[in-house]
Amino acid sequence: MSGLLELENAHARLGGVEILKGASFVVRPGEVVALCGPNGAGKSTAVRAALGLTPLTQGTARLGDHEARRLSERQRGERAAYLPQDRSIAWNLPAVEVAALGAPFLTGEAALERARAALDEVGVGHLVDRGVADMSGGERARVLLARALTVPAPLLVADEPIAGLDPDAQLLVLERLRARADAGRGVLVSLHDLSLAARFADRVVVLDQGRTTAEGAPTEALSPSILKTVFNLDAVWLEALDGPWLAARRLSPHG
Ligand SMILES: Nc1ncnc2c1ncn2[C@@H]1O[C@H](COP(=O)(O)OP(=O)(O)OP(=O)(O)O)[C@@H](O)[C@H]1O
Repeated sequence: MSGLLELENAHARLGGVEILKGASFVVRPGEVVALCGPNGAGKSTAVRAALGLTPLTQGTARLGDHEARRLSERQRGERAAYLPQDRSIAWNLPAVEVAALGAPFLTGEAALERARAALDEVGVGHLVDRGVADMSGGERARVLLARALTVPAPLLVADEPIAGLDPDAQLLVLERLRARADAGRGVLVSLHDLSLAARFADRVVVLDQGRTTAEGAPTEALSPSILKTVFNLDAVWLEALDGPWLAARRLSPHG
């Protein structure tokens, strides 16, 4: 099946430095793909490159049948919902109006109704009328996720969607993303929690120093040797009640 999003051998520079040096992944309908890697590995840059937001010096980024950079912003917005890592919102608008921004193709009450449902889905239905500047960080993060869930696109890309959320909310959010994939959408999600990545993703892509270094079923991609060389972990996978669980300790101090 062809990909909703495909990054192939991507190279990209930021501030004169080569940040991506061979990043590749594909997201197909019906699957959750987790992008994992240490801080600074290039996950956010790869996500932005895949969506056509960062230009490539080599390689290709495609959204469906089209090269991402050749699509207009609107066309990209129709193909992909995107939750960036940066959770700032400039205007102190009510949550329901912020979430409704994800439904620009709907108007008035229809957009607000979809926004209310999405806020409910991520557990902040009681905050619909609250200004987003008057919320905790985790509540605001959920509002932005609701906005992404409101977008009627076949692909959902979420950059660290569970950062700063409590354990219950982390599971709730990943369940919602999993449900989107089970309903036929493609989901790309960057995650630092490797156990949750293994539990919710169909495939894991490991990025290290701007390169894809492993890709496959979660516990295969996150093999003991990758956990050691990329993540600096001495780790084994245990079979827990709800799926694989990583028991890990640091291998050695960095630097
Ligand atoms: N504008 C910039 N100029 C130069 N280097 C940059 C710029 N933006 C990011 N970088 C560098 O690019 C590298 C990749 O950053 P990126 O945000 O893609 O990593 P990441 O894997 O998402 O990290 P994290 O897990 O910490 O969010 C980092 O080393 C970062 O310092």
